[in-house]
Amino acid sequence: MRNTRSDGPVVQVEDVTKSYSGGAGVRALDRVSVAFAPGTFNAVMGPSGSGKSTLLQCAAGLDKPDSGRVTVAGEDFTRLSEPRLTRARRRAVGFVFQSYNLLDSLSVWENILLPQRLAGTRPDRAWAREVVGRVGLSGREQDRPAQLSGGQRQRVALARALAARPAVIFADEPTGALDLSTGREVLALLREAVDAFGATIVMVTHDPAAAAWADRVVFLADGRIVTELADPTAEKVAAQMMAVSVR
Ligand SMILES: Nc1ncnc2c1ncn2[C@@H]1O[C@H](COP(=O)(O)OP(=O)(O)OP(=O)(O)O)[C@@H](O)[C@H]1O
Repeated sequence: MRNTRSDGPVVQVEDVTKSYSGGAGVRALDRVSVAFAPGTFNAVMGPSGSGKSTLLQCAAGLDKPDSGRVTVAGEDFTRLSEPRLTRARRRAVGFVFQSYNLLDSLSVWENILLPQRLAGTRPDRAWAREVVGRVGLSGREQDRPAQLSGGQRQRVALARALAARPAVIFADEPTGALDLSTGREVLALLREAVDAFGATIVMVTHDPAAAAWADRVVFLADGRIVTELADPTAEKVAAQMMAVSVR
């Protein structure tokens, strides 16, 4: 995995505020600062509407904050024009979504190489093959996503993210559509990506058991980071969620 140029964080969110107009006007993020270090697995939790998705969108360069700064792999995403931001995001960021977001018209292998093609980089096929093996998809390369189970599709999405060697992978409820044991397999692969490949992962989840796979859990409430846990267990995360939810 590619890390940042220095030992500093891969992702730095500084004093980010984001509001949505309409209705009463919602402040989804209220002066949020958080950093994600290279080679770490981070979970973001919080009650519904606390700002988790907005934080992920802003940190990943999918949305622009109203104020504050987002730096990813040494690049200030908040100062880039839209086309440059798109290019920078394609170079530096990988995504895993709850709904897989695979293209059914492409094979598994083509899906996995697609982000590199879009980024205009020459796909590293040897690395992609290794990743495909690691996630247990060897032999399925020519299948279409529609021929695969949910768990297998999420493995494709993870392989797609890893194959491009992004500085950071953002995962939005990656196990949300999976049954318990399939979800655990995907979480184990995310964990392995960090431990074996040095990937940096930021995962939004509602599930304390999922968050317990992370090195660190950041808790949001009402658009603010209210606390965090290092070396979480499912019990500690659940207790903290209770405390955050009754605030
Ligand atoms: N596109 C939008 N337009 C208007 N309001 C929005 C929009 N997106 C989010 N919001 C509001 O911003 C706040 C934060 O939403 P966000 O989706 O970031 O929270 P969340 O913690 O991810 O919630 P959930 O767990 O339900 O997915 C909420 O009050 C939400 O209603």
